[in-house]
Amino acid sequence: MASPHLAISCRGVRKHFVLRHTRSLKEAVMWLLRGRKGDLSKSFDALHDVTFDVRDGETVALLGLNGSGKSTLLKLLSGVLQPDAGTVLTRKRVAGLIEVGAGFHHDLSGRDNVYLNGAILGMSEREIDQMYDSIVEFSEIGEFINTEVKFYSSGMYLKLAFSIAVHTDPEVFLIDEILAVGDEPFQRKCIAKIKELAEAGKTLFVVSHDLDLVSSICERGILLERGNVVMDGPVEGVVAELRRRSAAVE
Ligand SMILES: Nc1ncnc2c1ncn2[C@@H]1O[C@H](COP(=O)(O)OP(=O)(O)OP(=O)(O)O)[C@@H](O)[C@H]1O
Repeated sequence: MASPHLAISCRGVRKHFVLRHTRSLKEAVMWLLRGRKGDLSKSFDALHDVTFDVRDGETVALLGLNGSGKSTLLKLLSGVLQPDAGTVLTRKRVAGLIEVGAGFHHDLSGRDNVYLNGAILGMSEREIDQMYDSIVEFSEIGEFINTEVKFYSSGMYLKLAFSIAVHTDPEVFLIDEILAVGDEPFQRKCIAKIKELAEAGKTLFVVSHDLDLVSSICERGILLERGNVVMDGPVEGVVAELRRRSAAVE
């Protein structure tokens, strides 16, 4: 990292996607007959030129309407995607709860996945041994821990994934709408845990459409609109601006 106090640094980040449209056979033949003029695919920038820094210990809500680029940005921060231009730097220990169960191997039991995911998130086998009971207890998975995870419900995936991630003691915690699939008691428990992490000085970067929730967890908001940062400041102001823009869309 360029600065010792930065948890995340995004500079001029651009992410480009190609959308391949399904065309009829007739359209494809016409395209060939015309000498392949024009394009059967359409490309667009999900993120244009995104620049921001997050200092150690900051709690940031990434806000925006559907399709504004939030999940794409989180995937760049977690390293799942690479930017087409610009640079993304983060602290070493980043735990991302981005796609529920994304790091899970479906044919393995919950127990094996604890070891697999713990290792992916940088824990040694001994560390996982020490944490194992606590991970299982927090996850509320109970005896299903020895069942293959392909038989888990989406809520069970979330519970185990969340529990593993918080036990890895990450420096930066990325959270994408994860609470949506958990039941209410577990949501309350997760929120309490997230607040505990924030108070312990961890850096949080949270995507959620639950504006009251993010206002209660985060101090700063970054508003994305069509792949651009349009506002960055105290969360209350950014939430108010998003509400204003949402009302204008209706
Ligand atoms: N792998 C991909 N291939 C093509 N387009 C993609 C891909 N991933 C995302 N996109 C597009 O990029 C844009 C931004 O998507 P993204 O999921 O980042 O938005 P979002 O702000 O997280 O939306 P939501 O609030 O609905 O979750 C959308 O138009 C989406 O269709």
